[in-house]
Amino acid sequence: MRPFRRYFVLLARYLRPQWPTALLMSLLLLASIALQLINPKILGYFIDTTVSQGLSQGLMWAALLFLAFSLLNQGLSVASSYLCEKVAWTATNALRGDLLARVLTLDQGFHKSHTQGELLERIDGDVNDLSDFFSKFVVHMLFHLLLMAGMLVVLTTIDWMLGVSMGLYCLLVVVVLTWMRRTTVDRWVTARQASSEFFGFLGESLDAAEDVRGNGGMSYIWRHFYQHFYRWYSTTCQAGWSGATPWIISQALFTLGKVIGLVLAAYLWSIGIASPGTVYLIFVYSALLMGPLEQVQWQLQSLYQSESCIRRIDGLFKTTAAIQDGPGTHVLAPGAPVVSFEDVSFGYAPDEPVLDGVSFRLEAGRVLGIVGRSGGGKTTLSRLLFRMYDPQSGRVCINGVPLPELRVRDLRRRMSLITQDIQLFQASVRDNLTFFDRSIPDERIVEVLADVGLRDWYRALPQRLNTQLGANNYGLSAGEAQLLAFARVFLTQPDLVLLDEASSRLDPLTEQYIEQAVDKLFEGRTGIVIAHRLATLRRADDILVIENGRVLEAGPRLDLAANPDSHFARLLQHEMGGIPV
Ligand SMILES: Nc1ncnc2c1ncn2[C@@H]1O[C@H](COP(=O)(O)OP(=O)(O)OP(=O)(O)O)[C@@H](O)[C@H]1O
Repeated sequence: MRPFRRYFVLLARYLRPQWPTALLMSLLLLASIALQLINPKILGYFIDTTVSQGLSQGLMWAALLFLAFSLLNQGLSVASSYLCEKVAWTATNALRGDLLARVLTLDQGFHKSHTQGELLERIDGDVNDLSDFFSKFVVHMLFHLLLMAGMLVVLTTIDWMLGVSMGLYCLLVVVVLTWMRRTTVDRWVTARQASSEFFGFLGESLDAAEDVRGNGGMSYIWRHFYQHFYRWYSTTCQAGWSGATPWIISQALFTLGKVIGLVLAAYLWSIGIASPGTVYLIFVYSALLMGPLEQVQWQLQSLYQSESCIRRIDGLFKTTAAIQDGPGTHVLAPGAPVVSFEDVSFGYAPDEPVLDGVSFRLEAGRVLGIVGRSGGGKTTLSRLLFRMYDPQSGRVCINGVPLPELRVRDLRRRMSLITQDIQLFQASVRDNLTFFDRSIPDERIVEVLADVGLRDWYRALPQRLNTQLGANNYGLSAGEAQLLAFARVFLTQPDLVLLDEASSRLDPLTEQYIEQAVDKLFEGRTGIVIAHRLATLRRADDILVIENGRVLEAGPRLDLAANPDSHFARLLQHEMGGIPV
């Protein structure tokens, strides 16, 4: 019963909003059942009348009625198919939307452990496989069960023995086939997992295409491509083969059904109960019974095959974010905040600490420069501040309030992060800068572009702010992309700005452009600059030297620079030859 329960939960949630369409679709299908039951009766009457009376006026009317009902049935099929598709698309799009929203709220830990391709497959591939269920499963299941019941009733009215034996036969077929198909589910789960891994690998390879080509890694890509593809292919074949035995048995059972119908019809005719028209009716209904039976068991098979999709969709909905929203009882006062780390320890894996007892306090409106060896934990520190992860011990506070007590959205709205990886969307320059916020006037955007030194770049755009940025980025260099990221921050006006190696991609000339802009950005705000190159720390008030996850040194920049025994002074000596920053 497991797939049914999960399935009905999904169905109830996504079909409820469109119940009028679903109801109309059901009525059309019911009308179609009635027509399918009536038509053989008309033919039975046609045969009996021909045998007993020869050609007559009644036969003409029977033929015309048969024709009219057949045409009407076709019309009903077209209309119900259209409604089925409409219901399916509306429901699956809503489900895709909810899955996407769910994935976007999950924390970085989840995203690091699932490739983009795998998530795409889970948001779109799994849902695609379910589309039939949203439109057809319940209605078709009901339709075919009712059709089957209708035929059994008609057969019982001819002779109770006929109805009972065919009824028992139907029960036997459904039970046997349902039981047999259960064994194939696990194989389909494995096959679907292999397909997501294949798409995950594909997405990753396409993302890294430039690096891979540049570094001669194509043979690695091809080898893994074939490995993933082979696994997907072989698991799908195995799942398909495991479904073949039930299919063979179902064909044998259907033939048995036809034989039972024929034998019973011949018997009833031989004892004089059935007329030739009735014998025809028994034969047609026995043969027609196979249709709904086949459909019912096919729907069940598809449900079992799709159980893997339903299970994975369910799993995604049940995945809880490690970062839970705070109660929001504290509201951050407007203006530059105070940031404090209190004895914070953290590791991506619990037994591999990356930060160990880190404590510091950054006063409102000051700029902190964080320096240290590569891998020391600087970026990790910024992730904790943005609450992408929670520390295993200790507290990260803003204005003295521990981050878990704040709403994540409220927190992130007050901060901006500029990293080395700038993500641009396949959208207009305007939307890329405002994150689709239409309330920001164009004049403000143009002003900001000029502030960050992109005036000439903007003027050269063919459609100005409407120019689409996409795969080719209109020749956007890495430095220009980073300047666009700066422009984004200027537009959002945060109270706390964190630059993670933000100027590492800028050439000296471009960097000059941005120097003044960044000074302006830090005005009246709290700022953190994570930098390898000490020259970029010119604007820092305080310095934090991090090594192996520990605070090695902290203090005002000028004091540390002036103290020849400080680590910072030694770093300056080493990198800048003693030139003050
Ligand atoms: N998402 C992650 N999952 C697991 N380990 C990670 C993750 N990100 C970073 N690490 C590890 O945590 C340690 C600290 O990394 P972090 O990026 O914070 O250092 P960093 O000082 O910013 O380095 P860099 O200056 O090179 O950017 C490193 O050993 C790194 O391998």
